[in-house]
Amino acid sequence: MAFRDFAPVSNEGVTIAELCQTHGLACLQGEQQTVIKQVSLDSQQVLPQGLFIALPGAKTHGIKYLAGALKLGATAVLTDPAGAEQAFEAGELPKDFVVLTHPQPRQIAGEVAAQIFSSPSQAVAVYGVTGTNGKTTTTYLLRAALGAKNNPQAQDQPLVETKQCGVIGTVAVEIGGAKIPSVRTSVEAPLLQQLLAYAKEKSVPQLAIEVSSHALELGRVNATKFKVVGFLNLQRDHLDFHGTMEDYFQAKAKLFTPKYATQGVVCIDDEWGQKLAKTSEIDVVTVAVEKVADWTAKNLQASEDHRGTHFELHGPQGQVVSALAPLPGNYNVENTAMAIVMAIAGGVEPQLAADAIAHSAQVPGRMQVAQGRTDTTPLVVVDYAHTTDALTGAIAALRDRTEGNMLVVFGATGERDRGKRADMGQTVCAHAEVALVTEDDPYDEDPAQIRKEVLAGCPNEPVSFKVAKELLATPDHTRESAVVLEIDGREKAIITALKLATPQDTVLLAGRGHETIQMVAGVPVHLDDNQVVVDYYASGEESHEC
Ligand SMILES: CC(=O)N[C@H]1[C@@H](OP(=O)(O)OP(=O)(O)OC[C@H]2O[C@@H](n3ccc(=O)[nH]c3=O)[C@H](O)[C@@H]2O)O[C@H](CO)[C@@H](O)[C@@H]1O[C@H](C)C(=O)N[C@@H](C)C(=O)N[C@H](CCC(=O)O)C(=O)O
Ligand SMILES: Nc1ncnc2c1ncn2[C@@H]1O[C@H](COP(=O)(O)OP(=O)(O)OP(=O)(O)O)[C@@H](O)[C@H]1O
Repeated sequence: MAFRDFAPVSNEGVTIAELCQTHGLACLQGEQQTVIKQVSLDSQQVLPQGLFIALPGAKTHGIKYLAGALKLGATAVLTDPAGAEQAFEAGELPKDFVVLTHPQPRQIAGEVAAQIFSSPSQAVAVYGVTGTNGKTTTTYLLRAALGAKNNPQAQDQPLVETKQCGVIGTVAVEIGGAKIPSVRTSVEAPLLQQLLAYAKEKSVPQLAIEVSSHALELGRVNATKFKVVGFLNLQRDHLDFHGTMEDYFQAKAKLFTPKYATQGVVCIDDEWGQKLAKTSEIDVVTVAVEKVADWTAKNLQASEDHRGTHFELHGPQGQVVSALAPLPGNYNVENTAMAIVMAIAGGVEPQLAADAIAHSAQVPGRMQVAQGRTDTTPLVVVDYAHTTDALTGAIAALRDRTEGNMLVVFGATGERDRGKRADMGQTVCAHAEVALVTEDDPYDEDPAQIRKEVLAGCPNEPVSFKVAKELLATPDHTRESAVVLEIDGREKAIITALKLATPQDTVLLAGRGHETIQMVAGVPVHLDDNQVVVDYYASGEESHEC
Protein backbone atom coordinates (compact mmCIF):
# COMPACT_ATOMS: atom_id res chain seq x y z
CA MET A 1 0.00 0.00 0.00
CA ALA A 2 1.02 3.59 -0.55
CA PHE A 3 -0.39 6.76 0.96
CA ARG A 4 -2.14 7.34 -2.39
CA ASP A 5 -4.32 4.34 -1.46
CA PHE A 6 -5.59 6.20 1.59
CA ALA A 7 -7.38 8.85 -0.45
CA PRO A 8 -11.12 9.53 -0.28
CA VAL A 9 -12.97 8.95 -3.55
CA SER A 10 -16.32 10.55 -2.81
CA ASN A 11 -15.37 14.12 -1.92
CA GLU A 12 -16.75 16.85 -4.13
CA GLY A 13 -13.64 19.01 -4.11
CA VAL A 14 -13.39 22.75 -4.69
CA THR A 15 -12.84 25.03 -7.64
CA ILE A 16 -9.65 26.99 -8.24
CA ALA A 17 -11.72 30.17 -7.85
CA GLU A 18 -12.79 29.12 -4.34
CA LEU A 19 -9.21 28.25 -3.35
CA CYS A 20 -7.88 31.57 -4.69
CA GLN A 21 -10.53 33.56 -2.91
CA THR A 22 -10.12 31.84 0.47
CA HIS A 23 -6.33 31.83 0.60
CA GLY A 24 -5.40 34.88 -1.48
CA LEU A 25 -3.66 32.81 -4.17
CA ALA A 26 -2.50 34.30 -7.45
CA CYS A 27 -3.62 32.26 -10.44
CA LEU A 28 -0.97 32.65 -13.18
CA GLN A 29 -2.43 30.17 -15.62
CA GLY A 30 -5.50 27.91 -15.99
CA GLU A 31 -9.26 27.81 -15.64
CA GLN A 32 -10.93 29.21 -12.53
CA GLN A 33 -13.68 26.58 -12.67
CA THR A 34 -11.26 23.61 -12.63
CA VAL A 35 -12.21 21.28 -9.79
CA ILE A 36 -9.54 19.97 -7.37
CA LYS A 37 -10.30 16.83 -5.38
CA GLN A 38 -6.89 15.67 -4.13
CA VAL A 39 -3.73 17.33 -2.81
CA SER A 40 -0.15 16.36 -1.97
CA LEU A 41 3.19 18.01 -1.37
CA ASP A 42 5.01 14.91 -2.49
CA SER A 43 5.17 14.60 -6.28
CA GLN A 44 5.16 10.80 -5.95
CA GLN A 45 1.82 10.74 -4.13
CA VAL A 46 -0.15 13.01 -6.47
CA LEU A 47 -3.52 11.73 -7.73
CA PRO A 48 -5.66 12.68 -10.74
CA GLN A 49 -7.59 15.94 -10.20
CA GLY A 50 -4.90 16.69 -7.67
CA LEU A 51 -3.10 19.84 -6.54
CA PHE A 52 0.67 19.43 -6.17
CA ILE A 53 2.01 21.82 -3.52
CA ALA A 54 5.64 22.37 -4.55
CA LEU A 55 7.51 23.73 -1.53
CA PRO A 56 10.99 25.16 -1.27
CA GLY A 57 12.89 22.90 1.14
CA ALA A 58 16.26 22.53 2.83
CA LYS A 59 17.49 20.00 0.29
CA THR A 60 15.61 20.82 -2.88
CA HIS A 61 12.61 22.68 -4.35
CA GLY A 62 9.48 20.64 -4.95
CA ILE A 63 9.00 22.33 -8.33
CA LYS A 64 11.86 20.20 -9.68
CA TYR A 65 9.50 17.24 -9.45
CA LEU A 66 6.62 18.85 -11.32
CA ALA A 67 7.07 16.56 -14.35
CA GLY A 68 6.52 13.51 -12.09
CA ALA A 69 3.38 15.10 -10.61
CA LEU A 70 2.06 15.80 -14.11
CA LYS A 71 2.59 12.18 -15.11
CA LEU A 72 0.48 11.07 -12.14
CA GLY A 73 -2.38 13.34 -13.24
CA ALA A 74 -1.84 16.60 -11.35
CA THR A 75 -4.30 19.29 -12.44
CA ALA A 76 -2.67 22.21 -10.65
CA VAL A 77 0.44 23.32 -8.80
CA LEU A 78 0.67 25.71 -5.85
CA THR A 79 4.16 27.06 -5.26
CA ASP A 80 6.07 30.21 -4.32
CA PRO A 81 6.82 32.87 -6.97
CA ALA A 82 10.36 31.51 -7.47
CA GLY A 83 8.95 28.03 -8.05
CA ALA A 84 6.45 29.33 -10.61
CA GLU A 85 9.23 31.14 -12.44
CA GLN A 86 11.19 27.87 -12.65
CA ALA A 87 8.12 26.02 -13.93
CA PHE A 88 7.56 28.51 -16.74
CA GLU A 89 11.27 28.60 -17.60
CA ALA A 90 11.35 24.82 -17.91
CA GLY A 91 8.44 25.13 -20.40
CA GLU A 92 6.19 22.30 -21.55
CA LEU A 93 3.37 23.11 -19.12
CA PRO A 94 0.06 21.89 -20.56
CA LYS A 95 -2.15 24.85 -21.50
CA ASP A 96 -4.98 23.88 -19.17
CA PHE A 97 -2.63 23.21 -16.23
CA VAL A 98 -3.32 25.59 -13.34
CA VAL A 99 -0.39 27.47 -11.77
CA LEU A 100 -1.05 29.10 -8.39
CA THR A 101 1.33 31.05 -6.18
CA HIS A 102 1.51 32.22 -2.58
CA PRO A 103 4.52 33.88 -0.90
CA GLN A 104 4.58 31.18 1.83
CA PRO A 105 2.83 28.07 0.57
CA ARG A 106 3.90 25.88 3.55
CA GLN A 107 1.98 28.19 5.92
CA ILE A 108 -1.32 27.60 4.11
CA ALA A 109 -0.87 23.99 2.94
CA GLY A 110 -2.96 22.55 5.81
CA GLU A 111 -5.81 25.03 5.32
CA VAL A 112 -5.83 24.50 1.56
CA ALA A 113 -5.99 20.73 2.02
CA ALA A 114 -8.72 21.03 4.66
CA GLN A 115 -10.81 23.04 2.20
CA ILE A 116 -10.31 20.48 -0.56
CA PHE A 117 -11.43 17.70 1.80
CA SER A 118 -14.27 19.75 3.44
CA SER A 119 -12.71 20.20 6.90
CA PRO A 120 -12.61 16.50 7.80
CA SER A 121 -11.50 17.00 11.42
CA GLN A 122 -14.99 18.37 12.09
CA ALA A 123 -16.40 14.95 11.18
CA VAL A 124 -13.84 12.69 12.87
CA ALA A 125 -12.93 12.95 16.56
CA VAL A 126 -9.17 13.51 16.59
CA TYR A 127 -7.11 12.85 19.73
CA GLY A 128 -3.54 14.23 19.70
CA VAL A 129 -0.72 13.06 21.96
CA THR A 130 2.50 15.02 22.35
CA GLY A 131 5.60 14.72 24.58
CA THR A 132 9.19 13.57 24.13
CA ASN A 133 8.56 9.96 25.12
CA GLY A 134 5.52 7.72 25.21
CA LYS A 135 3.52 9.10 22.26
CA THR A 136 3.43 5.82 20.35
CA THR A 137 2.61 3.76 23.44
CA THR A 138 -0.13 6.15 24.55
CA THR A 139 -1.83 6.38 21.15
CA TYR A 140 -2.12 2.57 20.98
CA LEU A 141 -3.50 2.40 24.53
CA LEU A 142 -5.86 5.25 23.72
CA ARG A 143 -7.05 3.44 20.62
CA ALA A 144 -8.06 0.51 22.81
CA ALA A 145 -9.88 2.79 25.26
CA LEU A 146 -11.71 4.66 22.49
CA GLY A 147 -12.78 1.40 20.86
CA ALA A 148 -14.13 -0.03 24.13
CA LYS A 149 -17.58 -1.54 24.17
CA ASN A 150 -19.32 -3.49 26.90
CA ASN A 151 -18.86 -7.20 26.32
CA PRO A 152 -22.10 -9.02 27.18
CA GLN A 153 -20.16 -12.29 27.67
CA ALA A 154 -17.73 -10.90 30.24
CA GLN A 155 -18.42 -7.51 31.75
CA ASP A 156 -14.85 -7.06 32.98
CA GLN A 157 -13.39 -7.83 29.54
CA PRO A 158 -14.68 -5.24 27.10
CA LEU A 159 -14.55 -5.81 23.39
CA VAL A 160 -11.89 -3.66 21.80
CA GLU A 161 -12.96 -2.46 18.38
CA THR A 162 -9.75 -1.36 16.67
CA LYS A 163 -11.74 -0.23 13.63
CA GLN A 164 -13.48 2.35 15.82
CA CYS A 165 -10.25 4.30 16.10
CA GLY A 166 -7.35 4.68 13.67
CA VAL A 167 -3.78 5.52 14.60
CA ILE A 168 -1.22 7.77 12.93
CA GLY A 169 2.30 7.77 14.34
CA THR A 170 5.84 6.47 14.32
CA VAL A 171 4.94 2.81 13.78
CA ALA A 172 2.16 2.92 11.21
CA VAL A 173 -0.87 4.61 9.77
CA GLU A 174 -3.79 2.30 10.43
CA ILE A 175 -7.31 3.31 9.48
CA GLY A 176 -10.32 1.03 9.25
CA GLY A 177 -8.28 -2.15 8.80
CA ALA A 178 -5.89 -0.69 6.18
CA LYS A 179 -2.31 -0.28 7.35
CA ILE A 180 0.95 1.19 6.03
CA PRO A 181 4.30 1.53 7.84
CA SER A 182 5.20 5.11 8.75
CA VAL A 183 8.04 7.20 7.41
CA ARG A 184 7.98 9.74 10.23
CA THR A 185 6.05 10.40 13.43
CA SER A 186 3.80 13.16 12.11
CA VAL A 187 2.73 13.27 8.47
CA GLU A 188 2.76 16.46 6.39
CA ALA A 189 -0.34 18.70 6.58
CA PRO A 190 -2.00 17.78 3.24
CA LEU A 191 -1.53 14.07 3.95
CA LEU A 192 -3.04 14.45 7.43
CA GLN A 193 -6.14 16.11 5.93
CA GLN A 194 -6.32 13.35 3.31
CA LEU A 195 -6.13 10.65 6.01
CA LEU A 196 -8.83 12.38 8.06
CA ALA A 197 -11.05 12.53 4.97
CA TYR A 198 -10.33 8.87 4.27
CA ALA A 199 -11.32 7.99 7.87
CA LYS A 200 -14.53 9.97 7.45
CA GLU A 201 -15.34 8.17 4.21
CA LYS A 202 -14.64 4.75 5.79
CA SER A 203 -16.84 5.66 8.79
CA VAL A 204 -13.94 5.45 11.23
CA PRO A 205 -15.20 7.86 13.89
CA GLN A 206 -11.98 8.48 15.84
CA LEU A 207 -8.25 8.85 15.30
CA ALA A 208 -5.43 8.80 17.87
CA ILE A 209 -2.44 10.64 16.45
CA GLU A 210 1.09 11.40 17.62
CA VAL A 211 1.97 15.07 17.33
CA SER A 212 5.71 15.76 17.22
CA SER A 213 7.21 19.14 18.01
CA HIS A 214 8.41 19.27 14.38
CA ALA A 215 4.78 18.91 13.32
CA LEU A 216 3.73 21.86 15.45
CA GLU A 217 6.64 24.02 14.31
CA LEU A 218 6.23 23.16 10.62
CA GLY A 219 2.44 23.49 10.52
CA ARG A 220 1.74 19.80 9.87
CA VAL A 221 -1.38 19.84 12.08
CA ASN A 222 -2.67 23.18 10.77
CA ALA A 223 -6.42 23.16 10.09
CA THR A 224 -6.94 20.20 12.42
CA LYS A 225 -9.43 20.52 15.27
CA PHE A 226 -8.64 18.05 18.02
CA LYS A 227 -11.31 16.72 20.35
CA VAL A 228 -8.76 16.16 23.14
CA VAL A 229 -5.00 16.80 23.30
CA GLY A 230 -2.56 15.21 25.74
CA PHE A 231 0.92 16.20 26.96
CA LEU A 232 3.14 13.51 28.50
CA ASN A 233 6.60 14.92 29.30
CA LEU A 234 9.51 16.94 27.99
CA GLN A 235 13.05 15.60 28.00
CA ARG A 236 16.22 16.78 26.30
CA ASP A 237 15.87 15.96 22.60
CA HIS A 238 15.69 17.60 19.18
CA LEU A 239 17.69 20.63 20.36
CA ASP A 240 19.40 20.69 16.96
CA PHE A 241 15.99 21.78 15.62
CA HIS A 242 14.56 23.80 18.51
CA GLY A 243 17.72 25.37 19.97
CA THR A 244 16.67 25.53 23.63
CA MET A 245 14.41 23.53 25.97
CA GLU A 246 12.21 26.62 26.30
CA ASP A 247 11.70 26.79 22.52
CA TYR A 248 11.09 23.04 22.43
CA PHE A 249 8.45 23.49 25.16
CA GLN A 250 6.84 26.43 23.34
CA ALA A 251 6.51 24.28 20.21
CA LYS A 252 4.66 21.58 22.19
CA ALA A 253 2.55 24.17 24.04
CA LYS A 254 1.11 25.36 20.71
CA LEU A 255 -1.12 22.28 20.71
CA PHE A 256 -2.79 23.58 23.86
CA THR A 257 -4.28 26.66 22.20
CA PRO A 258 -7.78 27.33 20.81
CA LYS A 259 -6.35 27.10 17.27
CA TYR A 260 -6.23 23.33 17.75
CA ALA A 261 -8.24 22.26 20.76
CA THR A 262 -10.56 23.13 23.62
CA GLN A 263 -9.82 20.25 26.03
CA GLY A 264 -6.41 19.12 27.24
CA VAL A 265 -4.95 16.51 29.56
CA VAL A 266 -1.52 17.27 31.04
CA CYS A 267 0.77 14.93 32.95
CA ILE A 268 2.37 17.03 35.70
CA ASP A 269 5.07 14.57 36.78
CA ASP A 270 7.74 16.84 35.28
CA GLU A 271 8.30 20.59 35.61
CA TRP A 272 7.30 21.19 31.97
CA GLY A 273 3.90 19.56 32.47
CA GLN A 274 3.42 21.71 35.59
CA LYS A 275 4.30 24.81 33.56
CA LEU A 276 1.91 23.84 30.78
CA ALA A 277 -0.94 23.15 33.21
CA LYS A 278 -0.47 26.69 34.62
CA THR A 279 -0.10 28.50 31.31
CA SER A 280 -2.32 26.53 28.92
CA GLU A 281 -4.74 28.67 26.91
CA ILE A 282 -7.37 25.89 27.00
CA ASP A 283 -9.03 24.00 29.86
CA VAL A 284 -6.89 21.15 31.12
CA VAL A 285 -7.23 18.33 33.60
CA THR A 286 -4.04 16.96 35.11
CA VAL A 287 -2.75 13.42 35.66
CA ALA A 288 0.24 12.21 37.66
CA VAL A 289 1.96 9.16 39.01
CA GLU A 290 4.54 10.87 41.21
CA LYS A 291 2.60 14.03 42.12
CA VAL A 292 -0.97 14.77 43.18
CA ALA A 293 -3.20 15.74 40.26
CA ASP A 294 -6.87 15.77 39.23
CA TRP A 295 -6.34 12.12 38.34
CA THR A 296 -3.60 10.42 40.36
CA ALA A 297 -2.23 6.89 39.96
CA LYS A 298 -1.82 5.19 43.36
CA ASN A 299 -1.00 1.78 44.84
CA LEU A 300 1.20 0.56 41.99
CA GLN A 301 1.92 -3.16 42.03
CA ALA A 302 3.68 -5.33 39.44
CA SER A 303 1.30 -7.86 37.87
CA GLU A 304 1.87 -11.53 38.67
CA ASP A 305 2.92 -12.40 35.13
CA HIS A 306 5.55 -9.59 35.29
CA ARG A 307 4.14 -8.01 32.15
CA GLY A 308 2.45 -4.95 33.61
CA THR A 309 1.49 -2.89 36.65
CA HIS A 310 -1.81 -2.79 38.54
CA PHE A 311 -2.79 0.60 39.93
CA GLU A 312 -5.73 2.68 41.05
CA LEU A 313 -6.58 5.92 39.32
CA HIS A 314 -8.15 8.34 41.79
CA GLY A 315 -10.34 11.03 40.19
CA PRO A 316 -11.41 14.55 41.15
CA GLN A 317 -14.86 13.46 42.38
CA GLY A 318 -13.54 10.63 44.50
CA GLN A 319 -13.79 8.05 41.68
CA VAL A 320 -11.46 5.07 41.99
CA VAL A 321 -10.73 3.28 38.73
CA SER A 322 -9.03 -0.07 38.92
CA ALA A 323 -6.44 -0.15 36.12
CA LEU A 324 -3.66 -2.24 34.64
CA ALA A 325 -0.81 -0.77 32.61
CA PRO A 326 -0.26 -3.69 30.24
CA LEU A 327 3.44 -2.86 29.79
CA PRO A 328 6.16 -2.82 32.48
CA GLY A 329 7.62 0.36 33.94
CA ASN A 330 6.23 3.27 35.93
CA TYR A 331 6.32 5.43 32.84
CA ASN A 332 3.81 3.06 31.29
CA VAL A 333 1.54 3.74 34.26
CA GLU A 334 1.87 7.40 33.22
CA ASN A 335 1.03 6.50 29.59
CA THR A 336 -1.91 4.34 30.66
CA ALA A 337 -3.28 7.00 33.01
CA MET A 338 -2.99 9.55 30.20
CA ALA A 339 -4.85 7.29 27.77
CA ILE A 340 -7.62 6.60 30.29
CA VAL A 341 -8.09 10.29 31.14
CA MET A 342 -8.04 11.36 27.47
CA ALA A 343 -10.72 8.74 26.77
CA ILE A 344 -12.74 10.00 29.76
CA ALA A 345 -12.44 13.55 28.38
CA GLY A 346 -13.79 12.15 25.12
CA GLY A 347 -16.83 10.69 26.86
CA VAL A 348 -15.84 7.07 27.59
CA GLU A 349 -16.91 5.66 30.96
CA PRO A 350 -13.75 5.54 33.18
CA GLN A 351 -13.78 1.87 34.21
CA LEU A 352 -14.63 0.76 30.67
CA ALA A 353 -11.65 2.71 29.31
CA ALA A 354 -9.35 1.13 31.91
CA ASP A 355 -10.66 -2.39 31.26
CA ALA A 356 -10.21 -2.00 27.51
CA ILE A 357 -6.58 -1.00 28.01
CA ALA A 358 -6.00 -3.88 30.43
CA HIS A 359 -7.12 -6.30 27.69
CA SER A 360 -5.53 -4.52 24.75
CA ALA A 361 -3.03 -6.02 22.30
CA GLN A 362 0.67 -5.30 22.80
CA VAL A 363 2.09 -2.05 21.45
CA PRO A 364 4.47 -2.94 18.58
CA GLY A 365 8.07 -2.76 19.80
CA ARG A 366 7.29 -0.79 22.96
CA MET A 367 8.11 -2.96 25.99
CA GLN A 368 6.69 -5.77 23.89
CA VAL A 369 6.94 -9.14 25.63
CA ALA A 370 8.41 -11.47 23.00
CA GLN A 371 8.56 -14.33 25.52
CA GLY A 372 6.90 -14.41 28.92
CA ARG A 373 8.75 -15.76 31.95
CA THR A 374 8.10 -19.47 32.54
CA ASP A 375 9.82 -22.23 34.51
CA THR A 376 12.15 -22.76 31.57
CA THR A 377 12.38 -19.39 29.83
CA PRO A 378 13.48 -15.88 30.80
CA LEU A 379 11.32 -12.80 30.28
CA VAL A 380 12.30 -11.38 26.88
CA VAL A 381 11.26 -7.83 26.00
CA VAL A 382 11.65 -5.80 22.79
CA ASP A 383 11.86 -2.05 23.28
CA TYR A 384 12.60 0.95 21.09
CA ALA A 385 14.99 2.50 23.68
CA HIS A 386 17.87 3.96 21.69
CA THR A 387 19.07 6.82 23.86
CA THR A 388 20.91 6.63 27.17
CA ASP A 389 17.86 7.97 29.06
CA ALA A 390 15.52 5.48 27.43
CA LEU A 391 17.97 2.60 28.06
CA THR A 392 18.24 3.55 31.73
CA GLY A 393 14.45 3.79 31.97
CA ALA A 394 13.81 0.49 30.21
CA ILE A 395 16.35 -1.40 32.35
CA ALA A 396 14.91 0.14 35.53
CA ALA A 397 11.38 -0.73 34.41
CA LEU A 398 12.32 -4.40 34.12
CA ARG A 399 14.57 -4.61 37.18
CA ASP A 400 11.75 -4.93 39.72
CA ARG A 401 10.47 -8.02 37.92
CA THR A 402 13.87 -9.71 37.64
CA GLU A 403 15.31 -11.91 40.36
CA GLY A 404 18.34 -12.85 38.26
CA ASN A 405 20.42 -10.90 35.77
CA MET A 406 19.49 -8.24 33.23
CA LEU A 407 20.96 -8.95 29.79
CA VAL A 408 20.80 -6.16 27.22
CA VAL A 409 21.31 -6.59 23.46
CA PHE A 410 21.98 -3.22 21.86
CA GLY A 411 24.05 -1.20 19.41
CA ALA A 412 24.27 2.36 18.12
CA THR A 413 22.79 3.65 14.88
CA GLY A 414 25.24 4.44 12.09
CA GLU A 415 25.66 7.93 10.65
CA ARG A 416 23.97 9.58 13.67
CA ASP A 417 25.15 11.24 16.85
CA ARG A 418 28.51 9.48 17.30
CA GLY A 419 28.93 11.25 20.63
CA LYS A 420 26.32 9.10 22.34
CA ARG A 421 27.86 5.70 21.49
CA ALA A 422 30.29 5.41 24.40
CA ASP A 423 27.61 6.83 26.73
CA MET A 424 25.26 4.04 25.66
CA GLY A 425 27.94 1.43 26.44
CA GLN A 426 28.61 3.03 29.80
CA THR A 427 24.91 3.28 30.69
CA VAL A 428 24.13 -0.35 29.90
CA CYS A 429 27.25 -1.58 31.74
CA ALA A 430 26.34 0.48 34.81
CA HIS A 431 22.74 -0.78 35.00
CA ALA A 432 22.75 -4.34 33.60
CA GLU A 433 24.70 -7.53 34.38
CA VAL A 434 25.38 -8.49 30.76
CA ALA A 435 25.91 -6.12 27.82
CA LEU A 436 25.79 -7.72 24.37
CA VAL A 437 27.15 -5.10 22.00
CA THR A 438 26.01 -5.62 18.41
CA GLU A 439 24.40 -3.77 15.49
CA ASP A 440 21.44 -1.42 15.42
CA ASP A 441 21.08 0.11 11.94
CA PRO A 442 24.67 0.63 10.71
CA TYR A 443 23.56 2.29 7.43
CA ASP A 444 26.77 2.89 5.43
CA GLU A 445 29.12 2.84 8.44
CA ASP A 446 31.42 -0.05 9.32
CA PRO A 447 29.54 -2.05 12.01
CA ALA A 448 32.84 -3.07 13.67
CA GLN A 449 33.81 0.59 14.06
CA ILE A 450 30.43 1.46 15.62
CA ARG A 451 30.76 -1.44 18.07
CA LYS A 452 34.27 -0.24 18.94
CA GLU A 453 32.90 3.21 19.81
CA VAL A 454 30.16 1.69 21.99
CA LEU A 455 32.70 -0.62 23.66
CA ALA A 456 34.86 2.41 24.48
CA GLY A 457 32.28 3.22 27.17
CA CYS A 458 32.23 -0.31 28.63
CA PRO A 459 34.65 -0.69 31.57
CA ASN A 460 35.19 -4.45 31.02
CA GLU A 461 36.84 -6.06 27.99
CA PRO A 462 34.59 -8.28 25.84
CA VAL A 463 34.70 -12.01 26.65
CA SER A 464 33.65 -15.13 24.74
CA PHE A 465 30.29 -16.88 25.22
CA LYS A 466 32.04 -19.66 27.18
CA VAL A 467 33.76 -17.25 29.57
CA ALA A 468 30.54 -15.25 30.00
CA LYS A 469 28.66 -18.44 30.85
CA GLU A 470 31.29 -19.35 33.46
CA LEU A 471 31.32 -15.87 34.96
CA LEU A 472 27.52 -15.81 35.26
CA ALA A 473 27.41 -19.28 36.78
CA THR A 474 29.25 -17.93 39.84
CA PRO A 475 27.30 -14.98 41.23
CA ASP A 476 29.76 -12.19 42.00
CA HIS A 477 28.19 -9.40 43.98
CA THR A 478 31.39 -7.41 43.89
CA ARG A 479 31.32 -7.13 40.09
CA GLU A 480 30.68 -3.44 39.50
CA SER A 481 30.15 -3.45 35.79
CA ALA A 482 28.48 -5.72 33.26
CA VAL A 483 30.05 -8.75 31.63
CA VAL A 484 30.54 -7.64 28.02
CA LEU A 485 30.23 -9.61 24.78
CA GLU A 486 30.85 -8.18 21.32
CA ILE A 487 28.79 -9.95 18.67
CA ASP A 488 28.93 -9.37 14.93
CA GLY A 489 25.33 -9.76 13.71
CA ARG A 490 22.24 -8.76 15.67
CA GLU A 491 20.33 -12.02 15.18
CA LYS A 492 23.32 -13.96 16.52
CA ALA A 493 23.51 -11.55 19.47
CA ILE A 494 19.84 -12.10 20.31
CA ILE A 495 20.24 -15.89 20.20
CA THR A 496 23.41 -15.67 22.31
CA ALA A 497 21.50 -13.70 24.94
CA LEU A 498 18.67 -16.25 24.95
CA LYS A 499 21.22 -19.05 25.41
CA LEU A 500 22.98 -17.24 28.26
CA ALA A 501 19.80 -16.32 30.15
CA THR A 502 18.27 -18.41 32.93
CA PRO A 503 14.53 -18.36 33.76
CA GLN A 504 15.22 -15.86 36.55
CA ASP A 505 16.85 -13.44 34.09
CA THR A 506 15.37 -10.79 31.81
CA VAL A 507 16.61 -10.13 28.29
CA LEU A 508 16.04 -6.65 26.88
CA LEU A 509 16.41 -6.31 23.10
CA ALA A 510 16.85 -2.57 22.82
CA GLY A 511 16.90 -0.05 20.02
CA ARG A 512 14.91 -1.29 17.07
CA GLY A 513 11.44 -1.83 18.54
CA HIS A 514 8.87 -2.44 15.78
CA GLU A 515 11.36 -2.03 12.94
CA THR A 516 11.77 -4.99 10.60
CA ILE A 517 14.28 -3.64 8.09
CA GLN A 518 17.90 -3.20 9.15
CA MET A 519 20.11 -1.09 6.90
CA VAL A 520 23.56 -2.70 6.59
CA ALA A 521 26.05 -1.18 4.13
CA GLY A 522 23.12 0.59 2.50
CA VAL A 523 21.35 -2.73 1.87
CA PRO A 524 17.98 -3.44 3.53
CA VAL A 525 18.07 -6.69 5.54
CA HIS A 526 14.93 -8.20 7.06
CA LEU A 527 15.30 -8.49 10.83
CA ASP A 528 12.47 -8.52 13.34
CA ASP A 529 13.73 -8.80 16.95
CA ASN A 530 10.41 -10.13 18.19
CA GLN A 531 10.23 -12.78 15.45
CA VAL A 532 13.78 -13.98 16.14
CA VAL A 533 12.69 -14.75 19.72
CA VAL A 534 9.42 -16.38 18.70
CA ASP A 535 11.21 -18.56 16.11
CA TYR A 536 13.96 -19.48 18.57
CA TYR A 537 11.57 -20.87 21.17
CA ALA A 538 9.32 -22.45 18.52
CA SER A 539 12.20 -24.39 16.98
CA GLY A 540 13.81 -25.62 20.22
CA GLU A 541 16.92 -24.10 21.73
CA GLU A 542 19.22 -27.03 20.99
CA SER A 543 19.04 -26.50 17.25
CA HIS A 544 20.85 -23.19 17.57
CA GLU A 545 24.61 -22.87 17.88
CA CYS A 546 26.30 -19.75 19.17
C1 LIG B 1 12.92 19.43 9.11
C2 LIG B 1 11.93 18.56 8.42
O1 LIG B 1 11.09 17.96 9.06
N1 LIG B 1 12.04 18.48 7.09
C3 LIG B 1 11.05 17.77 6.27
C4 LIG B 1 10.74 18.64 5.07
O2 LIG B 1 11.96 18.84 4.43
P1 LIG B 1 12.17 20.06 3.49
O3 LIG B 1 10.99 21.01 3.58
O4 LIG B 1 13.50 20.62 3.75
O5 LIG B 1 12.05 19.33 2.07
P2 LIG B 1 13.14 18.83 1.00
O6 LIG B 1 13.55 17.47 1.33
O7 LIG B 1 14.16 19.88 0.71
O8 LIG B 1 12.17 18.74 -0.30
C5 LIG B 1 11.46 19.90 -0.78
C6 LIG B 1 10.12 19.50 -1.29
O9 LIG B 1 10.28 18.61 -2.41
C7 LIG B 1 9.31 17.63 -2.36
N2 LIG B 1 9.75 16.46 -3.11
C8 LIG B 1 10.97 15.91 -2.89
C9 LIG B 1 11.37 14.77 -3.60
C10 LIG B 1 10.49 14.20 -4.55
O10 LIG B 1 10.74 13.18 -5.20
N3 LIG B 1 9.27 14.81 -4.72
C11 LIG B 1 8.89 15.91 -4.03
O11 LIG B 1 7.78 16.39 -4.22
C12 LIG B 1 9.15 17.36 -0.87
O12 LIG B 1 7.88 16.78 -0.58
C13 LIG B 1 9.31 18.74 -0.25
O13 LIG B 1 8.06 19.36 -0.07
O14 LIG B 1 9.85 17.98 4.19
C14 LIG B 1 10.31 16.71 3.71
C15 LIG B 1 9.18 16.13 2.83
O15 LIG B 1 8.01 15.95 3.57
C16 LIG B 1 10.61 15.77 4.87
O16 LIG B 1 11.15 14.57 4.37
C17 LIG B 1 11.59 16.43 5.83
O17 LIG B 1 11.71 15.59 6.98
C18 LIG B 1 13.03 15.24 7.31
C19 LIG B 1 13.54 14.13 6.42
C20 LIG B 1 13.08 14.73 8.75
O18 LIG B 1 13.89 13.91 9.08
N4 LIG B 1 12.26 15.19 9.62
C21 LIG B 1 12.33 14.78 11.02
C22 LIG B 1 13.34 15.62 11.76
C23 LIG B 1 10.97 14.91 11.64
O19 LIG B 1 10.07 15.52 11.11
N5 LIG B 1 10.83 14.35 12.83
C24 LIG B 1 9.64 14.49 13.60
C25 LIG B 1 9.85 14.13 15.06
C26 LIG B 1 10.23 12.71 15.37
C27 LIG B 1 10.37 12.48 16.86
O20 LIG B 1 9.60 13.01 17.68
O21 LIG B 1 11.28 11.71 17.21
C28 LIG B 1 8.50 13.66 12.99
O22 LIG B 1 7.36 14.09 13.13
O23 LIG B 1 8.78 12.59 12.41
N1 LIG C 1 6.11 8.29 29.51
C1 LIG C 1 7.37 7.93 29.24
N2 LIG C 1 8.42 8.53 29.85
C2 LIG C 1 9.69 8.19 29.59
N3 LIG C 1 10.04 7.21 28.73
C3 LIG C 1 9.05 6.56 28.09
C4 LIG C 1 7.67 6.89 28.31
N4 LIG C 1 6.92 6.07 27.55
C5 LIG C 1 7.77 5.29 26.85
N5 LIG C 1 9.05 5.57 27.18
C6 LIG C 1 10.27 4.97 26.60
O1 LIG C 1 10.62 5.84 25.50
C7 LIG C 1 10.88 5.11 24.30
C8 LIG C 1 9.96 5.51 23.20
O2 LIG C 1 8.61 5.20 23.55
P1 LIG C 1 7.44 5.60 22.54
O3 LIG C 1 7.82 5.10 21.19
O4 LIG C 1 6.14 5.20 23.09
O5 LIG C 1 7.59 7.17 22.59
P2 LIG C 1 7.51 8.23 21.40
O6 LIG C 1 7.23 9.53 22.06
O7 LIG C 1 6.52 7.78 20.41
O8 LIG C 1 8.95 8.21 20.81
P3 LIG C 1 9.36 8.01 19.28
O9 LIG C 1 8.76 9.15 18.50
O10 LIG C 1 10.86 8.01 19.34
O11 LIG C 1 8.76 6.67 18.89
C9 LIG C 1 10.79 3.66 24.69
O12 LIG C 1 12.09 3.24 24.87
C10 LIG C 1 10.01 3.60 25.97
O13 LIG C 1 10.48 2.58 26.78
